[in-house]
Amino acid sequence: MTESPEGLMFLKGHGTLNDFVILPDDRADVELHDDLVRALCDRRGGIGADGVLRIATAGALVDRGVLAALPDGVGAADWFMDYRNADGSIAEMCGNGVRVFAHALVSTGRAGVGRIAVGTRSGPRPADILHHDGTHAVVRVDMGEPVLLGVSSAELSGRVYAGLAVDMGNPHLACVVPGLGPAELRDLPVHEAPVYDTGFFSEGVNVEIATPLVDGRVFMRVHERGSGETMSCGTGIVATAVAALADAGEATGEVLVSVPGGEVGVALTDSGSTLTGPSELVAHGWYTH
Ligand SMILES: N[C@@H](CCC[C@H](N)C(=O)O)C(=O)O
Repeated sequence: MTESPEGLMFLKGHGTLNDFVILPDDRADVELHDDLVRALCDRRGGIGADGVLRIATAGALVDRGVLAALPDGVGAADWFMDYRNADGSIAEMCGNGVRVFAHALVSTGRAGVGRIAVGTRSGPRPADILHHDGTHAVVRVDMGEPVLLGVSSAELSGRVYAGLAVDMGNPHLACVVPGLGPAELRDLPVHEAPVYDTGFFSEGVNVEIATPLVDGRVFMRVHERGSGETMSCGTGIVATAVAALADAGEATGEVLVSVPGGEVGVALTDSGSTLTGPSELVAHGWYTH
């Protein structure tokens, strides 16, 4: 049951400190309007999170009019990650979210360990639970093929960065800064909303700032569309791996990406990409609204 006299049932989880309120709502009964999302994500008056992951079947979301149609490759009975940013806006994809979502499906008995078909607005993102002990999991997500859109630039907190525009289902500008080291990256201000080319990124953009690839590793920070600076961003991590490899003259390979919230592994092949990292479920309860 989703709603009861006690309120709205929720779980709280994160993937490398990119945190989410998870709403199990199989039949999409809850009217997930912007104000409710903002209230849930409010770090003082609400539960606090970078975004909301509603668990529902794809078919139920179509029946309720939340989705206009089933995305290609997503079946009506598939679990669908209905993702919202903290400001209430809808995003097509969330890489850390898929890991936490798949973990929550297993932990609530909605799926068994193994490969789980997760539907998103960008299409299917199959997730493999590699390890699971209730509150902790390690999950690998098939993130699909990154699409390179060209180069662009953005101003972030007073500095201008050039980067590679990468479509991961959602839009990214991944900026690998020559000569930037991890300590300087840590001190950079990235909290202000970016100023970007709205002709190029008509739907807004997530901006990543990263160090060049050294020994298979990069360090990254991110300013997310709709959520501000976050401690990690899975789609941004893959976009950054693509940009860092391109900067090193490569198109495929394995990259370990360090973000303020931890470490996540990316593998890029000729035909696609995977993201492997942790998920942690930290709380559950009732949201009284
Ligand atoms: N944190 C996410 C991305 C969430 C959506 C993003 N803010 C957008 O609006 O595109 C991730 O882990 O990928």
